Amino acid sequence: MEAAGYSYQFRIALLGDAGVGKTSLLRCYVAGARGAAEPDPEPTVGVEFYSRALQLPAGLRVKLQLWDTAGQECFRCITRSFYRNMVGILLVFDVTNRESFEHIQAWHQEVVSTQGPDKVVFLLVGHKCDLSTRCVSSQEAEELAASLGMGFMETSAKSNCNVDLAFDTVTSAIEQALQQGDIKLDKDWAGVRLLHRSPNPRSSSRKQDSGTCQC
Ligand SMILES: Nc1nc2c(ncn2[C@@H]2O[C@H](COP(=O)(O)OP(=O)(O)OP(=O)(O)O)[C@@H](O)[C@H]2O)c(=O)[nH]1
Repeated sequence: MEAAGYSYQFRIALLGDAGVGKTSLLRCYVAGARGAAEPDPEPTVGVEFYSRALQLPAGLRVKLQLWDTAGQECFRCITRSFYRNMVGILLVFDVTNRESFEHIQAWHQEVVSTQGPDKVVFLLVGHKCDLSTRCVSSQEAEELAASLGMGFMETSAKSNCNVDLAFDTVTSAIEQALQQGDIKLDKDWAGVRLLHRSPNPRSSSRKQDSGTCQC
C-alpha cells in the first residue's frame, strides 16, 4: 500500500450491551473534551453514524466513519446487517456491569460469524473507568482480550480518559493491516474505501482537534 497522499475511509463500529456508554464514548471522541460535559444521551435507535478526519504519521489521510449501534436486543436484526461492512470494531463493556462483560464473547461471535475474523480489527474497551464501583478487574479483561486475540483499553467519557487513544489504536492497527496486505480493498466491501489520491501529501504529523488523555 502506498500511504502518503492517499485518502481512505475506515468504517468502525461500537458494539456492546445497552447502557454501557457507546454513544457517550463516540460523542466524546467526535466532540473532543467538551463531549465529556454533554447531557446523557437517549438510547440509540437502530444505528447512527458520526465522522472524524485524521492524518496519520505516514501522511495517510483517513476519514473515520463511526457507527453507533443500539445495544437493545430488539434492534439486533438491524445492527447485525451492518457488521459485514466494518473494518474496525470496539467491543464495549461497562466495568461496573459484570453482565455486560460476560456478553462480550457473544458480541465477538456475532461479528465473526457474519464476516469471518480476518477482515476486522477488534479492540476490547472497559468503559466508565472513572467509577470506583467496578466489578470487572483490568487483569480479567486483559485475559479475555488476549484469548480473543485483541487489545484491551479502559476508557471514560466522563473524565475523557483514553478516548482518543482507543480510536487511535484501532485506526493504527487497520493502517498496519492494510500496509501488510492483511486487509485488502474490495469493491464489494465498504469497510475500507479509497476516497482519492492527492499528488502533494501534507505534513507528516498526526493532526487531531482534541487532546489525548492517557490516564
Ligand atoms: N460514570 C460514567 N457514566 C457514563 C460514561 N459513559 C456513559 N455514561 C452513562 O451511561 C449511560 C448510558 O450511556 P449511553 O452512551 O447512552 O450508552 P449506550 O451504550 O450508547 O446505550 P444504548 O444506546 O442503549 O446501546 C448514560 O447515563 C451515560 O451518562 C462514563 O464514562 N462514565
